[in-house]
Amino acid sequence: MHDGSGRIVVQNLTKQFGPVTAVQNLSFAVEPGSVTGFLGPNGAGKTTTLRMLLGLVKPTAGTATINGRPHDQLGNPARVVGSVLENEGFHPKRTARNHLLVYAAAIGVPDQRADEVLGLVGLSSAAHRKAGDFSLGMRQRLALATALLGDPQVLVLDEPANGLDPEGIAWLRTFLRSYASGGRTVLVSSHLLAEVEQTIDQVVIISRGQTMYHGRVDQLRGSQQARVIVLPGDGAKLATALKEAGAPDVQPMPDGWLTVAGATARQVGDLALQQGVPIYGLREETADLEKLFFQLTAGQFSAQPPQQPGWGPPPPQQQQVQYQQQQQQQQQWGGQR
Ligand SMILES: Nc1ncnc2c1ncn2[C@@H]1O[C@H](COP(=O)(O)OP(=O)(O)OP(=O)(O)O)[C@@H](O)[C@H]1O
Repeated sequence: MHDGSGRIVVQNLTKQFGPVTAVQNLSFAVEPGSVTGFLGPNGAGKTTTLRMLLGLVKPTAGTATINGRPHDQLGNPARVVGSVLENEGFHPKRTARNHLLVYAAAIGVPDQRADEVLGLVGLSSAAHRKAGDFSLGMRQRLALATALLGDPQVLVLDEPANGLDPEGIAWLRTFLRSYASGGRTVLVSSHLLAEVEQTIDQVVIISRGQTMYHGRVDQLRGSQQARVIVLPGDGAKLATALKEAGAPDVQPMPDGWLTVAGATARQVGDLALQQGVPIYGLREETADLEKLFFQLTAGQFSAQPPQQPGWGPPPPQQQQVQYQQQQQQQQQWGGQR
């Protein structure tokens, strides 16, 4: 039987569809108690990976396990893992409740559980309406209710925000966070980082079937150094003063602006005042996670040969080191934000 840990472990997973390599030597682990985003552009291999994890596609090589076991060795899998994959169909003439009753019987849970999950996803008032009349958002909720029937320890959702309006996305965020905070495991795929950024703690970013980043979202944000953009009266004087004060990277831009990495607007402003350099413009640019996501996954559809050694961002450990170095640089200034 499985180990009950709630861990998802993907190790050296590869899937070849004829000449197409959908997933290539992918490895990552998802821990319980967190919501992990599984991010990548369209065609990156997310659905194929999730389908291998759920035992719907056979890997060409490698393993994907939940609780230390492949899906077909989980015993009663619906009790361990609930999933929502794209394009799941419902019988259009069947009511939401009847749909759930059919599934409840199939996995051996009492009928009462159908009413409970309808309540959990906010569909109680639509329990007796036909699924064929549901909006896309309601169908997403019904699919989630189906996944929850077995009260699973692990939830795997493929693009769950598709079709949800902003209110639905906010509801889903709260639901998934509270589900994970109870010690369960949640893995959510998306091709839009912005859509899930507020929901997830951890992120696995893939491109062309390979892992580009695996780690905490706040660390990813930290790896993007904040910059200050300043328009000084005397660029050369301020640049020299900034470098002497320990700013790691000061770059002139056209029209007399300077970009200053690793410093706050307050630090730059104070230094300019000390030096008697007038300032005509000053702003801080915060980390743009979406931009970083595009950088990490850039070129997926270009004609470049895939995956030269060393291509892509440094591994997470190295990113952690870079992050710490940036923090130290900022501390050298001794200023406050
Ligand atoms: N059954 C299949 N036969 C052949 N090629 C496939 C099959 N399933 C997926 N692929 C190919 O594998 C690659 C990865 O597809 P996959 O659907 O896993 O990506 P994805 O990241 O989920 O994309 P999306 O966000 O568009 O769903 C694509 O090039 C796709 O065309």
